[in-house]
Amino acid sequence: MSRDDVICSGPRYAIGFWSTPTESAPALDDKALTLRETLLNACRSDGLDPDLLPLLEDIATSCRVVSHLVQSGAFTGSLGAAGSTNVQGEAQQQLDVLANDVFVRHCSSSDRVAALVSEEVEEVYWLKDNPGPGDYIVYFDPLDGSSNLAINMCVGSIFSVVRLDREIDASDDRSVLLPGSSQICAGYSVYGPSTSFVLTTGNGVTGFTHQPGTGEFRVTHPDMKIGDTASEFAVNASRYAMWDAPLRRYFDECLAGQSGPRGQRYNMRWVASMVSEVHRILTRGGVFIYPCDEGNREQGGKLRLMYEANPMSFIIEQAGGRASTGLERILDVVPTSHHQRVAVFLGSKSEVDVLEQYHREAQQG
Ligand SMILES: O=P(O)(O)OC[C@H]1O[C@](O)(COP(=O)(O)O)[C@@H](O)[C@@H]1O
Ligand SMILES: [Mg+2]
Ligand SMILES: [Mg+2]
Repeated sequence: MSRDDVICSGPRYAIGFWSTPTESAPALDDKALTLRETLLNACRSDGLDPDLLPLLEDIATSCRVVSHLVQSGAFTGSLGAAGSTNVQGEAQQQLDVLANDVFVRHCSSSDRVAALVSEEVEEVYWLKDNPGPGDYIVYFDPLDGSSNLAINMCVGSIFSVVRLDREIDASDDRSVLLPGSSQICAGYSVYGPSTSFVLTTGNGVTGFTHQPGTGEFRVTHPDMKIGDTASEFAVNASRYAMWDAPLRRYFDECLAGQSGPRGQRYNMRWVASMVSEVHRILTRGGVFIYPCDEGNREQGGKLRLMYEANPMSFIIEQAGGRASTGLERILDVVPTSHHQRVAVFLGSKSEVDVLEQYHREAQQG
């Protein structure tokens, strides 16, 4: 088989090695709705605010550009540390900084955006002097799972949008401290074998996949739903010794399997990128856990409320799951700082219910 045979064997196998197609999902064609067509339908049928469309398209463009930057990182010399630290005290990757710049550039082009809040920048980016009703605030994690870059594992981006219903003070960063329940849309992208774009505007969750060639995001996962029950958990078990008793109880019972109190075997996954864990849970159920433990209690946990926990909780709830701190619904947490961290237990309802029950019982002593 010569290179030319491979190259010239019709469009489906233009590049790469020859393989016999096995039973798989039917190939999508250009009839699959694009992001824009889906949003226009949502304006007509779900009353989606049409003014949100340009901003959502700017966010989708940011994800396309970041996906390209990640994939071409080795050739543009943008893999590796940036030599700077962010407000969290974490060493920034060059791609953390580049991805942040991409989101800032694209999301500040809409004149309805009053402010941007990024994981990578301490202060709030104020884009309007007198933000008021109808203006948007965009919270984002430009690159999630950055520790995976060096090992070519999945990373992603996370975003959340709130629409203001009153004037706020652009000279005070505390003005952006709005609870997760005030989000009007949220989503994430996974830069993996393919590039996914998953979105909720408050009427369920839709999954799109980037179509090489056209650059379109097309619907591949309509109406994503999480089953109530699950048999897979994701937690960084290397922190076991630092966990509180309720989580240790939950974990031990899962590991006890069929003959244990939960009466079933559990599988475990840990990809070290929240976007990948949440995408797996939206695809096949499960629970994702990042607790507040001895090692991060001082900071209040690991994951950030405004641009990681809130958007992912909105998506999970819209897909029929639950998202809790262990003691309260994450979307009800009243924020005190725009970089605050929070304990995260999210996914299939039955597992989050049990985790909450164990935390409540421990609290009642
Ligand atoms: O290093 P650990 O304990 O595995 O933590 C992994 C977690 O940290 C994160 O990478 C934090 O996100 P960032 O990469 O955006 O800082 C999550 O995506 C992931 O779930
Ligand atoms: Mg992150
Ligand atoms: Mg990040």
